[in-house]
Amino acid sequence: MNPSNPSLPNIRIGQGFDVHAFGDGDHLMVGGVRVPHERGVLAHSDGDVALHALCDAMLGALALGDIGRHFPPSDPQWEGADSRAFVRHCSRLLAGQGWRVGNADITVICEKPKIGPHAPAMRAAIAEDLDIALDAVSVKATTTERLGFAGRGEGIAAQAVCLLVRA
Ligand SMILES: Nc1ccn([C@@H]2O[C@H](COP(=O)(O)O)[C@@H](O)[C@H]2O)c(=O)n1
Ligand SMILES: C[C@@]1(CO)OP(=O)(O)OP(=O)(O)OC[C@H]1O
Repeated sequence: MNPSNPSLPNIRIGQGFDVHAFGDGDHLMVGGVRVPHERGVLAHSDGDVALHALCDAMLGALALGDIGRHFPPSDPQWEGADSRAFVRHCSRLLAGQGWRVGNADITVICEKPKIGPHAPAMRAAIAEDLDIALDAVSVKATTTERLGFAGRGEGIAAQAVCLLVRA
């Protein structure tokens, strides 16, 4: 039973999804890790799709809106921002309401670059920012078999799901 609202359970679930188009550049930020690539992304912040999807999952679990509400693209303070700061901010928001992330699972969707070799570092960064165990954070990747915008190499996407438990 949820003490603040008996009609709600003591666990919550959230999901998030984000896309960024590729642009000029020589690296991507994904899961808080710098990944060398022949393209960059077009974004207001550092354009980290994995962390943006995770933030939306965390916010969604408590019906707190979305990343654009908390970090408006019109606000110059977020220009070039490190998306790890967004994750830490969302984590503090949850903690303020008595919740923490129980586990999170992220899927990065792109034809290139290969995400697998960087996944351990991404998991470590996310676990550190959420202050949870490494085995509570999963980062996976898939291509779209050359179909659609990701398959044509036009951009990168990520989806995330997270479970919240009482802190
Ligand atoms: N950007 C990516 C895409 C895929 N992987 C890894 O390759 C495996 C096979 O991908 P398919 O899309 O052909 O199923 C996938 O399971 C990942 O392990 C990757 O590292 N980076
Ligand atoms: C992260 C923010 C920050 O201004 O901008 P972008 O980096 O463009 O990323 P997006 O996924 O479009 O989310 C909106 C904004 O909150």
